Order: sequence, then C-alpha cells, then structure tokens
Amino acid sequence: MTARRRILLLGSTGSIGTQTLDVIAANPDRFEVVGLAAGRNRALLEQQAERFGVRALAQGTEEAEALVRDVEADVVLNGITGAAGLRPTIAALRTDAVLGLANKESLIIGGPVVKPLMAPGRVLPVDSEHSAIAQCLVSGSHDEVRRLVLTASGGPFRGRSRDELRSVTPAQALAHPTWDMGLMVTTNSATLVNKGLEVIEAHLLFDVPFERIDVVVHPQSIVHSMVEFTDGATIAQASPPDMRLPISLALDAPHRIPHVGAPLDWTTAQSWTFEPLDDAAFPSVTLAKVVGAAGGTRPAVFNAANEQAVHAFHAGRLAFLDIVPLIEAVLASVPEASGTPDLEAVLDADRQARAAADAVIARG
Ligand SMILES: NC(=O)C1=CN([C@@H]2O[C@H](COP(=O)(O)OP(=O)(O)OC[C@H]3O[C@@H](n4cnc5c(N)ncnc54)[C@H](OP(=O)(O)O)[C@@H]3O)[C@@H](O)[C@H]2O)C=CC1
Ligand SMILES: CC(=O)[C@@H](O)[C@H](O)COP(=O)(O)O
Ligand SMILES: [Mn+2]
Repeated sequence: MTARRRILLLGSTGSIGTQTLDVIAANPDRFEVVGLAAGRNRALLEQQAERFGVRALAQGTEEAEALVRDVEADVVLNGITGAAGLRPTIAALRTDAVLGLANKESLIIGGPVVKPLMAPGRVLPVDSEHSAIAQCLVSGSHDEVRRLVLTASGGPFRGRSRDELRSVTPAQALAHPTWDMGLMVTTNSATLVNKGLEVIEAHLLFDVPFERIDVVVHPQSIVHSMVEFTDGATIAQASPPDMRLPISLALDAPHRIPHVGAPLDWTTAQSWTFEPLDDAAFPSVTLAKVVGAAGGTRPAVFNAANEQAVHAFHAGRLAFLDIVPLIEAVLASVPEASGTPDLEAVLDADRQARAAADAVIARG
C-alpha cells in the first residue's frame, strides 16, 4: 500500500476549502490532512480539525505562512481568497511540497517574485480553466501550441448592454448561473474581472503571450477551456461544472480519482454554445491584458483596486459599472516602481492601490 498524501489546506472554511475536504473525506485511503488554515471562521476551523484529526491550525496570513513553513506536507492547497494568499504561496514554493493553486491572485500579483520560485511541475492549477488547459496540454509540446482559449460563463449579466448594467444589485451579481463560489470570485465573474485575472494567470502558468490567449463565452460551463495546436486541432476538456474534479487532480496528480465528479449525460439532448465576449459592456478582459503585458506591480495594483471596489460595491458605496473605471483610475494614480519588483515592492503597490481606491470611493 502506498503512503497517503499529506495535505495542508489553506482557506479550509471557504468554497474551495470545503470542497477539498469533501474530496479528502471520500478518499481516506489516499489522503490525510496535516494542517488547516482559515481566516475568521474559528468555529468551522475547529470543527474541521476535530473531524479530520488535525492538530496544526492557523488563522490569518501570518499564521498560515508559518504553518506552511513548519508542517511537512506533500501538497499545499492554497484556497485563500485574494492578495492575502501571496505570502503563503511563496512559503509553499520554498518547501518540497506541490502547490495546488486555487488562489490565482498570488501568482497574478506576485508574478515577478513567484514565477522564479516555480519549479516545473510543482504548481498544479485548481482554477477550472487552467486545470482544463493543463489536461489539454498533455496532447502536444509547448512549441505546438498556437493559442489558449479560456471559456467564460459570461456571468449573471451576460447579454446585457452597459445601460442595462447601471442599476444591477449585489444580490444579482452573486447569482452566478453555473458555479457556487465565494463572494469575491463570484462578483469578479459578474464584472468579467475574473476572466481578466485568468488571462494573466494563464500567461504566467503556461508561458503563452497575451496575443495568443483568447476568451470565448460559453454559458453552460461544460467546456472548461481549450488549446488550439499548430496542426489545426483544438483539444477541449469537458465535464459538468464541479470543482471537485480540478481539486482532485491537484491533490493526486497524475492520478484521476474514480467517481470524484459525475460524467456528462449523453442520454438527453443538450447544446453547448459559444459566443464572442461583449467588450463594450465588459471591458475588464482587455484592461487585464494591458496590465498583464505591462507586468511589474501593475497586476498587484489592478487586483488590489478591484478587491476594494468589490467590497465597496457590496457595502452599497460603489455602483457595479464604477468598478472597472475605479481600477483604471487607481492604475493611473499609483506609479510603477523602478526595476523588477521584490516582495516588498509588490506589497507596497498593493497598499498604495488600496489607499487610492478607498480615497476615490470616499469622494463618491
Ligand atoms: N470557489 C470556487 O469554485 C473557485 C475559487 N477559485 C479561487 O479560489 C480562491 C478561494 O475562493 P473561494 O473558496 O471561492 O473563496 P471563499 O471566500 O469561499 O473562501 C476563502 C477562504 O479564505 C480564507 N481566508 C480569507 N482571508 C484569509 C487570511 N488572511 N488567511 C487565511 N485564510 C484566509 C477564508 O477564511 P474564513 O472564511 O474563515 O474567513 C476562507 O476559508 C480564490 O482565489 C478564488 O478566485 C478559483 C476557481 C473556482
Ligand atoms: C470555477 C472557476 O474556475 C471560476 O473561476 C469560474 O471560472 C467562474 O466562472 P466565470 O468567470 O467563467 O463566470
Ligand atoms: Mn476559473
């Protein structure tokens, strides 16, 4: 019998965290939990610790970072939301563990610092699109890739014009058509900022230039992304929308865990549709490509401004349509640091961007 994989789970109380524990609970012969970290939800964290027999617990960024340093694991799965995941991601990359990366923000904002720490095969994407691309890439070599095509559900406001987006509410923004996720990523799906972040994530994970990364709207969220190869073949990964599949691949690569997700049902008629992104109504993907190509601390500024904007939107202090203009205003007001940024420069840009965003929001 092979040893069980030791899993250290960050963000255990969230959407990714609880689904990761579902996969682990269903496969006790494959996995053991050696550490858990969360944010504010101490009660659920303790309940999870009791259920999985875990003694090593952490709350907040600093404790999560120390947990990663101190507890030996085979896989660190980072399911923290937002920029708070950056230090734990860096700590994980400095260990011998594989990093299962749901916390896309840490790679996106920390690019210049995180990328050099990423040994080949040591970062396994959990984000559904990037997991799909990684699965499709098994088919050919890097030189044979012509383009990556990320699918987007289009969010709850797909098909609406800018005018029709003027009065949308936080409750409407949280009604995602296909996925049940945490507040930040769900809101980012509604603005399409999530897809913009994912384009940068794809560029950093797969070393494909931005002009060869496309986004197509696919409302059913069954095709999770595609790779077009130089011979004209397009390989797509398809499965019902269920994060337990990409989570399981990050936990147990290169193995596929039987029955982790339901297969597609071919006994009833179904349609998979694809349509171009409406750039006029949802300009965030184009903006993210410019930000990603600029590099440096620009992605950190973009992300921090967005996080502040999303919180303000949910607090009733910012309109939905003002989220992306706010990000643009903050990008214009926070200067770029000179040279290749180190961790301090990234964190400083994050702080400056939050302050600038808060000032714009306060002015109303
Ligand atoms: N949910 C999904 O299906 C998908 C999520 N992702 C990505 O995965 C990540 C997590 O998303 P999701 O699970 O939806 O988010 P949730 O909001 O549901 O969960 C976030 C988790 O992070 C914890 N957390 C927040 N701040 C800290 C901190 N400073 N230190 C330690 N833990 C912290 C929260 O703890 P607490 O609740 O205790 O405060 C919670 O456990 C995001 O980057 C998201 O973009 C990507 C694809 C799909
Ligand atoms: C499940 C997942 O990976 C999310 O990041 C998802 O991509 C959100 O859906 P859309 O951003 O496509 O609406
Ligand atoms: Mn995604």
